[in-house]
Amino acid sequence: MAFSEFECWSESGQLECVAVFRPAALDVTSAEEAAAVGFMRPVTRSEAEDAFGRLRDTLTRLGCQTIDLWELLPERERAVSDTTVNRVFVRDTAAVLGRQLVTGTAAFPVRLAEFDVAHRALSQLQPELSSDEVPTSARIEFGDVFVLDAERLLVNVGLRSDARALQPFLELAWRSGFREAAVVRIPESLGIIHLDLAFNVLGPRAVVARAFLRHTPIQVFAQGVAPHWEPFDGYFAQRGCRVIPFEPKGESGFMSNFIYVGPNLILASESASVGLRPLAKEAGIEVASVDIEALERGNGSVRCLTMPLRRRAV
Ligand SMILES: NC(=[NH2+])NCCC[C@H](N)C(=O)O
Repeated sequence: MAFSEFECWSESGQLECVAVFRPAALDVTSAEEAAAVGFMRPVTRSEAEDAFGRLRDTLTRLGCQTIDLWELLPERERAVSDTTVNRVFVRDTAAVLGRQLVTGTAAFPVRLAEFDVAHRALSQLQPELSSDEVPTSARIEFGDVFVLDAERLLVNVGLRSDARALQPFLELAWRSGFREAAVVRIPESLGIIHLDLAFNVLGPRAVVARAFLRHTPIQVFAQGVAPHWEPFDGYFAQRGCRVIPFEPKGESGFMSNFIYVGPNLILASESASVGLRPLAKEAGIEVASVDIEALERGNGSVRCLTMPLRRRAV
């Protein structure tokens, strides 16, 4: 996949190509190590690798090409990269917004090296930036960003994406061809690190959102006009999209952390799929599932583990 083919104008176009990053070479062996890297529980390298293999195979079977960024890494970067267990959560490091690859900035210091390395791998797919081109990086972790459609982005500012990063990010959004940015603020007291752990796009006509989000009005920005506020559900209703609320149930904290692969199909983890299926059904969407419990111990699931590089508009 060449950079010229990068293109994502929604979360619900047919998924054609994603970047992934194979698990690092280290086990996470104790509760202390897990806490140091933002994991929920220990996990061995081999458990993580098995789960990663299943994820990749499933994506391939569903017709989506996967590019393992590890393959693009210059030899000298591999040693450090192999010690960064969060590198599997490649979603956070960058995103294709329209036709623009935008790189992010880690707010969690243990991920700083890994973000740099992922950017270097991605740059192998991109032509050299000429010196007069403006850099396209933001102080955002992309688990907080959704491409709602060809005109709109949704972004959360909170634990990982700083409110002070918003203005430069908006400018980047306008340059990339978007006309509106909806900003949500997940209360930091909930400890939810990224928006995709509380929200996702189920398809062109529906989104799922943790029930508390209805208490968090959306601030709507557009170029050259003063921002205004809209109710959370009302924002989506106004734009032809229904909000399906949910509360996390039992085992699965990752109900919203799936990826739309299309047509009318999403891919979720096995544990998330149980609660998700009835909700998706309401919107006419099927749920394919894959056992990635070992990777979920790192506090992320299918969405965090995939970075769409190309979606075909439908
Ligand atoms: N988009 C996401 N929800 N990513 C999850 C990342 C989890 C990772 N352990 C971290 O703390 O950063």
